[in-house]
Amino acid sequence: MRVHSIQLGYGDDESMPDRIARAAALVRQQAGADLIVLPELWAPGGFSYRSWLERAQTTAGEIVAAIAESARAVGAYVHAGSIIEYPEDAESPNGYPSDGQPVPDGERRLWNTSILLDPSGKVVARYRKIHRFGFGAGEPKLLDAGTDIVTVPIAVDGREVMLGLATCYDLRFPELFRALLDKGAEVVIIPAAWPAARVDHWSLLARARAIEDFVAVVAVNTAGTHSGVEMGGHSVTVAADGTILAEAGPDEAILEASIDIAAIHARRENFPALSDRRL
Ligand SMILES: NC(=O)CCC(=O)C(=O)O
Repeated sequence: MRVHSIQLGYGDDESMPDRIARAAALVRQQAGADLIVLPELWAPGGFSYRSWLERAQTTAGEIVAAIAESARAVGAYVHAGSIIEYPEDAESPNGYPSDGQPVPDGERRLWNTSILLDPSGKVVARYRKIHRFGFGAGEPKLLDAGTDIVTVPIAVDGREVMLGLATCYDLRFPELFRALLDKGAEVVIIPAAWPAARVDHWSLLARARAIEDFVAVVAVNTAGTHSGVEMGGHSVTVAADGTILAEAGPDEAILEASIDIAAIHARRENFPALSDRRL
């Protein structure tokens, strides 16, 4: 399976419409990929908390529509990264009350939601980030937590490949990855806005999750500096035996890697840790 990761770099000087147009053009340029992956919250800004409400959209909004058009043009599955999502049955996002009173956790109806599109541009999976990042502020104060563990099959070269979905801070919670494995995941996709300050954790944990869960990992981070936070880059694609297939530096980059799905199953058969589990 040929995977292209778009490690998008951006700063506060780029408007959201300009960034959407730029990302959509980059997706369209990825001919030959089976799957193209964008980072977490690349359009609203991963750490641009103050702009999230005005930049929130439904999964039918302009961010997803632009990337869906590019998916159709390039004829590939596209993981559109994530958006600040409000549900289609709401007239507008309600996460920030006009009276200044905080909306209780669980009633905000705003999520950090990642989206998978098929080559026709149809939304085939939606994952709402379960573990919210922010030291008690940021995501835990502004967003609701997702509750569903999401796997989704895609068709590649005449066979089905089961993707598992996770987002950024989720990488620190190994039980989620075990649950994805137990739901059949072969490849886990992790869009992120992970700061440079902790990028050594990012690289190590991406590789650890691949090795311990016998899954390939496609971890796609953000570059540049926005809202005063320098992003770490270093997106990485890891095989199920921990081999690094492709790795970016700190700046905007496109990574291309080929994941051998048969090798994932050979690894599971040849090294018995999964059958040695004691629950
Ligand atoms: N956007 C995030 O989830 C950031 C996670 C992070 O910085 C960390 O886990 O460290």
